[in-house]
Amino acid sequence: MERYKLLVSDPIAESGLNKLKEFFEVDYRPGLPKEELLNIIGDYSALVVRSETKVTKEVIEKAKNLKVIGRAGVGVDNIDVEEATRKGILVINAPEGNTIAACEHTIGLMLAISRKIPQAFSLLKQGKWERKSFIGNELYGKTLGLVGLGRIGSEVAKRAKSFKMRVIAYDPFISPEKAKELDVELYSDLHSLIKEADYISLHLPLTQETKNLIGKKELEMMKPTAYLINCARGGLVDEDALYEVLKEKKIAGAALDVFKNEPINPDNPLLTLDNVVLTPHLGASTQEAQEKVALIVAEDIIRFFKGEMVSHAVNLPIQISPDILPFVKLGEKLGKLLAQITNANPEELEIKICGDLAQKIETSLASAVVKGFLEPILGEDVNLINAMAMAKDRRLKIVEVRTEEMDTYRSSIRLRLKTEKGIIDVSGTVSRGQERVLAIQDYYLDLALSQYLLIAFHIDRPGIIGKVGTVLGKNNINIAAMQVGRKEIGKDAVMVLVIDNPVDEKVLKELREIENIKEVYYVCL
Ligand SMILES: NC(=O)c1ccc[n+]([C@@H]2O[C@H](COP(=O)([O-])OP(=O)(O)OC[C@H]3O[C@@H](n4cnc5c(N)ncnc54)[C@H](O)[C@@H]3O)[C@@H](O)[C@H]2O)c1
Ligand SMILES: O=C(O)[C@H](O)COP(=O)(O)O
Repeated sequence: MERYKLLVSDPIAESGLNKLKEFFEVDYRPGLPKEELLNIIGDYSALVVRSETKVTKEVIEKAKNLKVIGRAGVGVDNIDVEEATRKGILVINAPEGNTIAACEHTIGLMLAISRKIPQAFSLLKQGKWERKSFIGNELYGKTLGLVGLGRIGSEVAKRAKSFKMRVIAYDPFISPEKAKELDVELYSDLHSLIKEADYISLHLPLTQETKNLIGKKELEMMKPTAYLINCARGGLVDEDALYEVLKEKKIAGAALDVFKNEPINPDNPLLTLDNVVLTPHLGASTQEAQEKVALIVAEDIIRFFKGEMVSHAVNLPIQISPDILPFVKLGEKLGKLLAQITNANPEELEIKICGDLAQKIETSLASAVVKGFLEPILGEDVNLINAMAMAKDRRLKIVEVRTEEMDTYRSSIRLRLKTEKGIIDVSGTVSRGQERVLAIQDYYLDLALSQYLLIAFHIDRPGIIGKVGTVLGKNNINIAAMQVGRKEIGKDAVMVLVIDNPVDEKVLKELREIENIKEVYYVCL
C-alpha cells in the first residue's frame, strides 16, 4: 500500500496512533489552530479528528487530496458531512467505541447532581464540614425520561433499571419491540415525556432537526423537582433558557457534560449557579473508550486505503456485504455500459432490482449504478460517496424500484434511461460469479461482460457479421465472443462483440460505413 500522508489534529490514544504509523506518514498535531489546519490540509489524504477540530466547508474546500475523514468517536456534528459527501470524501466514525464511557458518565452525572457530590466536596476542601445543605434525592422509584434510545440511551436504561427506576423514552426511530426488550415505555410525543420525568437525559445526535430541541417551552414543562442531564450535545438545549429556569429554581438542577460552544467561557453564567454539575466534555474520556475509538477508526482507514470494505462509513449510501458485492459490481458495469450507448441528454434513470435479489438485499444499489453511469462522463471525480449528489447536481432523476418478477435468471438488474430522444435500456445478471448482459434495447442476449465491447445496431442481413469481422481482423482486433439479438428476421438487430483490445475512432468509422449498420458504440468497462 502506498504510504499516504495522514494528519491527526486532536488527541487520540497511542495504540491507534501506532497502528496508523504502520501504514501512513502520520503528522500528529493535537490542538492544531484553525488557520494552520487551513494552510496544511491540502497535503493530506486522510484526517483524523475528535470533537475539537471543526472540519468546515472551508477546510474541505482546501483539502484537495483528502479521501477520508476519521472521527475517533460518535458525533460528526463538527464535520460538514454534506460538503465531504459532495467532494467524494468518505467520513468514518467509531460509533460503539465510547458507548459505555458515555453511559457511565451519564449515570455519574445523575448521581452527582442528585446528591450534590461536587458541591459538598468543594466546601470540604475549604475546610467546611457541611451536612445539612446537602440533602439529596434518590434515583430509586423515580421516572427517567430518555430522549434517544440508541446505543448510549439503551445502556443508560439498563443501568437505571438496576436502580429500580421507571424508564420511559422518546425516540421516533426505534421500534416498540426494541423498547419492550429493554423494559422501557416508548412515548410517541416528547412533551408527555418531559411532563412526567423526574430525570430527563438526552442521548441523540445534534442535527438541524434536533438543534434546541429542549427550548424554553420544554424546560418550563418540566416538573419543579426534575433534573436535566445532557451528555450528548450542548446545541440540543437552549442554554440561555436553561440558565433562566435554573436561576429561578423552576427545575431542581442540571448536569451537563456538553455545551453550545466548547470550551465554555470562564464567564459563562451557568458557572455561577449552585444547582448544576458541569464537566468539560468528558463523556468519552476513559482509557478504554479512547483506545477503542482510536483503533476502530485506524483499522477502518487502513481498510479503506487497501480497497477493502469499511465498517463504519457515515456517508456511504450503500452497505456492501460479500454476498451482494457481485451485484454492486454488475450495477456499476451496467451503468457504465448504458452511459456509453447513450447519445442524448439523460433525464431519468430507473434502476429495477428484479427477482430474488429484490428480497435478498436491503441496501440501495443506486449509488453503484449512478457511479458507473457518470464515470465515462466525469472520470475519477465520481465515487460511491458523491455519485447521488452529482446526479442531483446534473438534474438527473434517479428512481430505484424492486420487483419480484424474474426473467430467465432468478436475479437481475434492469436499467431504463429516459433521454430527450427516447428510452434506452439494458439488463444483466450475475451467474457463477460472472457478470452477464441479458438485454440491450429489448434485444435478448446472454453474454459475459468483458473489458472491451463493440455494440452495433444494424439491420439483420446476410453477410453483415462477416463484414464486421473483416474490418476488425484487418485492424488486428481479436473477437473473443459475440452474440446477435433480433426480434424479427430481416429487421432491426443488435450485435455485441467481446474484443480483446481497445478500438479507435478510425476503426469505428470503418464499421459505421458498412451497409446496414445503423450505429456502432465502443464500450470500455
Ligand atoms: N459526551 C460525550 O462525550 C459523548 C460521547 C458519545 C456520544 N455522545 C453523543 O451522544 C449521541 C448519541 O450517541 P449514541 O451512540 O447513542 O447514538 P445512536 O445513534 O446509537 O443513538 C441516537 C438515537 O437518537 C435517536 N434520535 C434521533 N433523532 C431523534 C429525535 N429527534 N428525537 C429523539 N430521538 C432521536 C435515534 O433514533 C437513535 O436511536 C451522539 O450523537 C453524540 O453526539 C456524547
Ligand atoms: O461524540 C462523541 O464521540 C463524544 O462527544 C466524544 O467526543 P470527544 O472525542 O471529543 O471526546
